[in-house]
Amino acid sequence: MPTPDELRAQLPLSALARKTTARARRDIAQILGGEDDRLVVIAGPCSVHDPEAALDYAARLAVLAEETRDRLLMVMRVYVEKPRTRIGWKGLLSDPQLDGTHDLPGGLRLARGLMARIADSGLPVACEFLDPLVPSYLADAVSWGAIGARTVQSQVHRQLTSGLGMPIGFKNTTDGGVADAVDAIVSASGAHVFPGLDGSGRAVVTTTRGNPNGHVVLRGGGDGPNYGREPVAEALARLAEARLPQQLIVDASHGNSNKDHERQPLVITDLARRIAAGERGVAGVMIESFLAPGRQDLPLGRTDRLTYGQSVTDACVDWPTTVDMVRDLADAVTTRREDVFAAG
Ligand SMILES: O=C[C@H](O)[C@H](O)COP(=O)(O)O
Ligand SMILES: C=C(OP(=O)(O)O)C(=O)O
Repeated sequence: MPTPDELRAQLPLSALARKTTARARRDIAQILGGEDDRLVVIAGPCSVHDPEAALDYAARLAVLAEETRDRLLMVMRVYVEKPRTRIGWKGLLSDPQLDGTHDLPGGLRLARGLMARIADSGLPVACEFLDPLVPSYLADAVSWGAIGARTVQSQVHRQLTSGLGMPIGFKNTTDGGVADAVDAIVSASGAHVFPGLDGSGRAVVTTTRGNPNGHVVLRGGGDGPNYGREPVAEALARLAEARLPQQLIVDASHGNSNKDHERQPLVITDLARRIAAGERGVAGVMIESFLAPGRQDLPLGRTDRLTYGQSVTDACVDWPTTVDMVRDLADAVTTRREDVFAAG
């Protein structure tokens, strides 16, 4: 493995990529704090398996981000690590050649290079942090991070995020429980001391000061969706009880769509209607979206059989549907602003 310093020297972030990342981290924190009335929209494929298709998607998303930037802050999902329920392909970082050879150094280089290019195009990057060593290599390119439904209870991940510089969304657990995500926010907001890696690859004692921008991501679960008015109000009440800011993000995919990509637009339509009517607790949404609709199985070692721009993990909405969903959200923010203005 290269050391974090070596990888960063080989693939440095451009001045524009650094600026994009710093600005998006600040803007997301302000949206979550209620000082900016835009919505955060985190959109992109469930996983990146083909860097060319990811860059093709990023180029389109950058245009949509520019069109809606006065109402939305668009961030691209560049998910290179995948947590699996049992077994399966664990993402570009783990197996970049999609053939079971697990070229980890190559995967790290590909992942960092891709994130650096996307941030350099002015589009902020989002990812899930899974392996605790990986942020040393990638975190400077990331504007928003997730701790997933399968790791939100893990102390290792809570400690890790206590030292990261970007806002972190903690998903509710796969069974739908929100309490663990609230606990994770509190844990990650505190100072921790734990084993880590320095830039030269040495094991060191890591001391963190706490992450002030943790928040809940409602992704639905075993007991059904939780994007509706009532579950959102319940989650906000839990945050209030824990004396945390009452803002959260709703994931339109996963348990909120029962992994059926055709249900994601229904979730967004409902949220957009509520936001237009004045809803303030929902600070952002997540959409699993790619170029082609649905998903395909990944035949290891047979990339020639893959459909271009289609997910190899969870099903995604296609590009035209994404555009409609994003414009609906932007219109909802416009309506909410007009109503605030009319109310004086
Ligand atoms: O978001 C992606 C998946 O839902 C998650 O990685 C679990 O995938 P699996 O249940 O197909 O393993
Ligand atoms: C794995 C993901 O989500 P969750 O942790 O909610 O299953 C994801 O967003 O890719």
